[in-house]
Amino acid sequence: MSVLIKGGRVIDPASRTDQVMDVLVEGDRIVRIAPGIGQQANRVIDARGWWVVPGVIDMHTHLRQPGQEHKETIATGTRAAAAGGVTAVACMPNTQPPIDDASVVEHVQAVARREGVVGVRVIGALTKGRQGKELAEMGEMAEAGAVAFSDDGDTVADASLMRSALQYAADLGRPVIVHALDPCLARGGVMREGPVSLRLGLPGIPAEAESIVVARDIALAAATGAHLHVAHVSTARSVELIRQAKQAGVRVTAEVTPHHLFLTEEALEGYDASAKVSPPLGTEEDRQALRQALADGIIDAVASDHAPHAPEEKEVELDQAPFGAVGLETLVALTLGALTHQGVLTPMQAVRALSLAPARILGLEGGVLAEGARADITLFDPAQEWTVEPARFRSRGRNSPFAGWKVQGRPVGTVVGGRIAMLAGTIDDG
Ligand SMILES: NC(=O)N[C@@H](CC(=O)O)C(=O)O
Ligand SMILES: [Zn+2]
Ligand SMILES: [Zn+2]
Repeated sequence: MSVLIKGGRVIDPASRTDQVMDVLVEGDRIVRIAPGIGQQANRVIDARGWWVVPGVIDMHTHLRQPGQEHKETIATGTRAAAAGGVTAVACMPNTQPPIDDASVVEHVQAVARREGVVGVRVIGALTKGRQGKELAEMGEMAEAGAVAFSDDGDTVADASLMRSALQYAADLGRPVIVHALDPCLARGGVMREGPVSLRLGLPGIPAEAESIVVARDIALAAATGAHLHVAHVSTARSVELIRQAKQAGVRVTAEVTPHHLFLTEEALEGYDASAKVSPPLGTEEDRQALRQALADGIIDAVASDHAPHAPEEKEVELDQAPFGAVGLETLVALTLGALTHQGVLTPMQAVRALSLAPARILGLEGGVLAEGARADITLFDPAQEWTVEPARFRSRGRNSPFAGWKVQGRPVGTVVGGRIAMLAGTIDDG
């Protein structure tokens, strides 16, 4: 099987390429990148006007399998990824049971091979049962294929345990991904604490709930030499701490979600449960700091934190609703489209944040367009205008805070290991 992608704008941050060229794929590899390739191929894709970029890796996805298949499955979540221009996801371990030993890691990988349409890499839990009491079998999970460790959804409250986790992870050469939210400060909160939460009469979570954990874990990363990755950064203060840590040479990386880049606490005005996310949406000052940090490279990656919930779970009183928003089908459009159209990022920076940065952070093959590289490719039409309609999502989740948004720029092709998983919105289940 060969695929020739003709006449697209090839953007590859690793080689600093930004040029109209053809890309020839044979089997699961890119074999040639050059202008005007004359060769025949089984499939020819006319990519004129489109961007041809290294396959987008969503380093923070909740696939909900095993155990919460009414929210999402590996089959539906990976189809949502393909529809959204995402060629690989890293899935979080807060499933039921949690992904906290090698057998569950292997189970998820096996289901993904059988039922998935994009790549799936597994993040193992840091602690047994995600209980924050004792370390999970990190070594065995790493051997089984876990690419990183996280108790995402919860913060490890015990600093001593967190230090041990970082030490083990450093020995294994894997990052620890922290969901930074002090459990005591955050308890009972629904949204960011401040004038808006007061006005709406909703219990608040102070910004310090995040930044004190970020400060603690940076200190522990510095002491252990481990690689700390801060998930879904949401406050200006955390950004400052990460900036200082990077300047001091600490091994820290960070990601931000599109919802924290585009929305603020004001999104809760209408008591919309889709805007109830963890960590909560921040102030306009936070939002501007996050945008600036991404442009400066202080924040490395954009990730969806795709957190699907069943409609009936979200359609309750706001304080009863679970935290989380879906994001796989808006991640690429908002990052490659809206952020570049608004002048926040250059196309090169946006591509880096979605592909090269996550590949490097998680130590994955991918994130590059080069001869000999694996053919994971995202095709993006920067001009196409469309409206976000959750009812049309491939995901089982409908909980998007971007419902009704008009967006310019849309993923139009998802090539996974040389296989066309999505083209012009049509998913190939093959
Ligand atoms: N982000 C969320 O609001 N929710 C996530 C958990 C998490 O990422 O912390 C979920 O699993 O639903
Ligand atoms: Zn989280
Ligand atoms: Zn998450």
